[in-house]
Amino acid sequence: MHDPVIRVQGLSKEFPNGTQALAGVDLQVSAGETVVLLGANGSGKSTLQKCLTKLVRPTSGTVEVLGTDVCTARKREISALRKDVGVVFQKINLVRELSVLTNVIHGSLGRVRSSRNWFASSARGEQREEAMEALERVGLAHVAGRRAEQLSGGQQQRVAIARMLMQQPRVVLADEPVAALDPRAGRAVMDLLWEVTEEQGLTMICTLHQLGLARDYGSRLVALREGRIDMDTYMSRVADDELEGLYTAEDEVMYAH
Ligand SMILES: Nc1ncnc2c1ncn2[C@@H]1O[C@H](COP(=O)(O)OP(=O)(O)OP(=O)(O)O)[C@@H](O)[C@H]1O
Repeated sequence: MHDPVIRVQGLSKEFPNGTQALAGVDLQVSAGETVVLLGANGSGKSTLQKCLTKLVRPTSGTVEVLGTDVCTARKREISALRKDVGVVFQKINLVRELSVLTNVIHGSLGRVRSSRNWFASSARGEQREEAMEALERVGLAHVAGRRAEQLSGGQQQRVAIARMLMQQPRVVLADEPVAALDPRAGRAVMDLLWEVTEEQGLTMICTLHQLGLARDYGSRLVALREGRIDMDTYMSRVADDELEGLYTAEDEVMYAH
């Protein structure tokens, strides 16, 4: 088996207001593996993802991503790590008034050594070509010249994926990437995300709320409940009622109080 690309041990996070978002999480993810992360609202999914690139600083435990010890790493090492980690969020953060192509080209900014190099015309030509290829990959080369705001939500999310490809990441963290999309657009985006991560052998953790999608796309399921790992297994081994139980059981507890 591959060495783990993500290795989390005893990870806890207590926010200054006293909220215990994570309470002793252990998780290892191997190279090329895709993990679907499930759990009710507030169970700690986003916090866990954010701890992987130090957007949130853990209270205790260890986090190692692509060989970087995230908790002890200096700023420079964290910046280097973030270049290897592509992120896709529910909220699509394209620059609305810029063209689709320019948005995608921006994905290469972190990769090119200095912004001066990045603005050199030869580099710009290369980036442009690469960005067109990425747009072709996501099926949107024909709208390259349009302003991002003119695209539908599903198209914008595909552009965000093309931009992420320009970054040439090794790990992808997707936090509810289709929550804002209708079922058809959502499925198209999930298909694309799965295809590109598989093609490129990327390691991915993807948070989803739609159980149907989780079932179709996840081979490994990790579920969180109140900051702890509740389930870590192959999706094929989980019955439908167990999947639903990840949400309903907590509701019942809530309503009982
Ligand atoms: N910056 C913060 N300060 C205080 N509490 C926070 C902060 N960020 C998150 N929390 C709390 O930590 C807990 C876990 O939040 P988190 O966003 O990780 O959950 P989640 O599983 O991603 O939820 P959702 O499905 O709603 O996105 C919640 O109780 C949340 O209110």
